[in-house]
Amino acid sequence: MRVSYSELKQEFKRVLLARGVVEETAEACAEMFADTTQAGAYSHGVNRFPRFIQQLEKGDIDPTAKATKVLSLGAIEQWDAHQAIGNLTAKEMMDRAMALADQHGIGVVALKNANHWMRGGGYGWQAAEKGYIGVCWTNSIAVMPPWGAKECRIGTNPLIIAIPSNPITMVDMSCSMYSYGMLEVNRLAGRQTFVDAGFDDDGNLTKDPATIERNKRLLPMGYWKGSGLSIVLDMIATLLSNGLSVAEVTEEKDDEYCVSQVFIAIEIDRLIDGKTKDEKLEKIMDYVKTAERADPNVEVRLPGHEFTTILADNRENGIPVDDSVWAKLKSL
Ligand SMILES: NC(=O)C1=CN([C@@H]2O[C@H](COP(=O)(O)OP(=O)(O)OC[C@H]3O[C@@H](n4cnc5c(N)ncnc54)[C@H](OP(=O)(O)O)[C@@H]3O)[C@@H](O)[C@H]2O)C=CC1
Ligand SMILES: O=C(O)C(=O)C(=O)[C@H](O)[C@@H](O)CO
Repeated sequence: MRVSYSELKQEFKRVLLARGVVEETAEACAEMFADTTQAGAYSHGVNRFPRFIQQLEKGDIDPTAKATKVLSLGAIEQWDAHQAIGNLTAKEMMDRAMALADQHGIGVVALKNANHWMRGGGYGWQAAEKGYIGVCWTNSIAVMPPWGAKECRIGTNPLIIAIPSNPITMVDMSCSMYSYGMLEVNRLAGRQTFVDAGFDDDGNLTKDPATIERNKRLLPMGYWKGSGLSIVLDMIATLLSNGLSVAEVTEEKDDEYCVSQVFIAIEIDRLIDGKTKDEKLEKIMDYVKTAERADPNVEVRLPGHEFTTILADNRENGIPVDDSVWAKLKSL
């Protein structure tokens, strides 16, 4: 089914107000969830909202909390989220990173005691829309076996790198081949994944989303490479924020909260003039897109470039929402 932006946002806001979230916070949070969904990140927009509400009801998320600055070393700052709402706080932290970049050329904000930020790409996009390179990542609860193991000990720890090209080029990727959110999207659509996404109970690679959602034998992207990247991203976020690691979140908390996140904004305009920047970016994008196609009918696409089309379609025709997800939202 397809719903209008206003109808979707109103449902989000209804649920938040009914749980005692104050008007201003409910409005901003509902808007972020609606924007995320309208942008096409369904897995971490409407699909993820019920789990967000479950953590709000449990007290993992404090809707009255506000992030505070712990210390500043010029271009790098350490903040404490105090378990505030994840997406609202992440937006604020990327704004802070951009403000630091205006002063120092680069801004780094490390955040501890954070909550799940939903679509990580939203914060990279936020920076790129304003002309900065945006880089951010989060650790998580242990939801993926490290390469060579079958027990979850590392996080999906998504890494986002956004470039202010036209259109914006952005990699927004879990360290797993598929996020659990994208496994759910495939399962709801009755689809197997396009490539192997994990291991079945016998240790064989599988494309079946439900198997992996059940046994958590998620495949790291690039096998040992995604496993290694997840580990070092966890280490950096933990060290810079002086927050909890994947191991500590998993062993000390009863769910996924008090995670550690990093937000980086890099100012470009004083490093390269606008005309040269645009020409070089255009050259790179064109050089990639004109590569001889493996399948003549399938274009070579750059990450992030489809969002412009998706957003226009959703604004024009309404936002696609899985029937079961809509029913769940209406039941909250
Ligand atoms: N703890 C957390 O906060 C977590 C959050 N997430 C979020 O879940 C969302 C989904 O993550 P994930 O499952 O990795 O996303 P996907 O696997 O769908 O996409 C990952 C990246 O690969 C690109 N890509 C996918 N297919 C192609 C293609 N055919 N050609 C070129 N590029 C392609 C995507 O670009 P494009 O966007 O243009 O498709 C995107 O940049 C993200 O927003 C992520 O931040 C994931 C894990 C944990
Ligand atoms: O994979 C996802 O989707 C996702 O958001 C996570 O990995 C979370 O960190 C974890 O809560 C599993 O849903």
